[in-house]
Amino acid sequence: MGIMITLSNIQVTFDTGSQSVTAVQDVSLHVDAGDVYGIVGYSGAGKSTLVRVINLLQRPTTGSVEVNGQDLLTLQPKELRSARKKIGMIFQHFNLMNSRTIYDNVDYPLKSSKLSKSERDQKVKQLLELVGLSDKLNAYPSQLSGGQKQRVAIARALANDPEILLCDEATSALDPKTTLSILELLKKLNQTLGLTIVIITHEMQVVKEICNKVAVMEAGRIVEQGDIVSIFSRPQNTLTRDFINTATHIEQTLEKITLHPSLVHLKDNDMLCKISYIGDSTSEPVISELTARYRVKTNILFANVEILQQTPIGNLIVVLSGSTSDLEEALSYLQAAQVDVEMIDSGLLQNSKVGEPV
Ligand SMILES: Nc1ncnc2c1ncn2[C@@H]1O[C@H](COP(=O)(O)OP(=O)(O)OP(=O)(O)O)[C@@H](O)[C@H]1O
Repeated sequence: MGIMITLSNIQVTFDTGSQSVTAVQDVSLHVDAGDVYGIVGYSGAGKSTLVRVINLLQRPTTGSVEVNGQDLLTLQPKELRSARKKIGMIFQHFNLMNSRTIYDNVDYPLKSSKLSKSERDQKVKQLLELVGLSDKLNAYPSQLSGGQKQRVAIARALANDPEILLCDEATSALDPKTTLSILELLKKLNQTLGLTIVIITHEMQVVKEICNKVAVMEAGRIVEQGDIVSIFSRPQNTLTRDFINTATHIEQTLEKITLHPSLVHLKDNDMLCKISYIGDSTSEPVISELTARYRVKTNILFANVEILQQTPIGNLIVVLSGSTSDLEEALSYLQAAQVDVEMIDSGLLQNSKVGEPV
């Protein structure tokens, strides 16, 4: 699989008369053919500006943009127009033409194609079938739901058989169930057409559902990027952790437990731990081994398993109880099994605080 998009040292500065705003700063990334690449960040992080650089809707102030082997910034207007046809785009508010039928909306980008009238007709019908809207040819956008409108926008974006689809907050205006159905459709297009997809979103849930790679943006810069399994299992940046937490709730649960110690009263030989594992080591055998082999009792307070790219990532919050030596042996067993254990609190620590002078 080759590289589809390479952005190198992109900077975008807007001059608004009195002051200038740098929306994107020194961003470099590459997207392989067939990737579903997520860019997450809060509002104002620079995501929209960055994604618009990929098809030069926004020209960068400095940096280079290479798409499918072509340096877009050096192309003549005509070459750029044809390069852009290979990059489809969809938006949060769909951007359909409201005075035209669904059929005409999808047909519109084909007007400049070399297809005959009947080939065009066939193409429009095929595209609407692909997105599941064959029965809406003659409807108008106002007669469709948000999810259906986004399907029309997807069909329109695919009219010129693009290699890349850019999605700018494409599901942000949709309810969770409709969001999932649009993500399913995008996943299908990625798998069946080999379409490379770049998705910008403020929702980690979206990234978790569909992306194989992710970049996290803050104040115009990419603060962390990588494959989804590594990012979810070992996030380095605090912002990345925040985003992941919105999708897994592990940190919130830990906070609740530590802020309200009465939820878990730890005895001297108890340890409150966060246990994380990736891939094959599943929680059940690990936990039962602790009891069977090491006489360590386990009380699971919280468990969450995510399946990302067919890889399970598990997080448990658990109280381990046993003698000091049994606990030590159990911990080295977990370490050997590639299971991460983070001690959050222990009975000894908690109880030694009781009676401390204030
Ligand atoms: N045309 C423009 N002129 C001046 N400033 C702009 C322009 N476009 C964007 N900006 C500024 O650049 C910064 C990044 O905006 P951008 O829309 O790329 O962020 P975002 O992460 O996509 O956020 P949102 O999801 O809210 O759109 C913001 O401070 C914004 O005000």
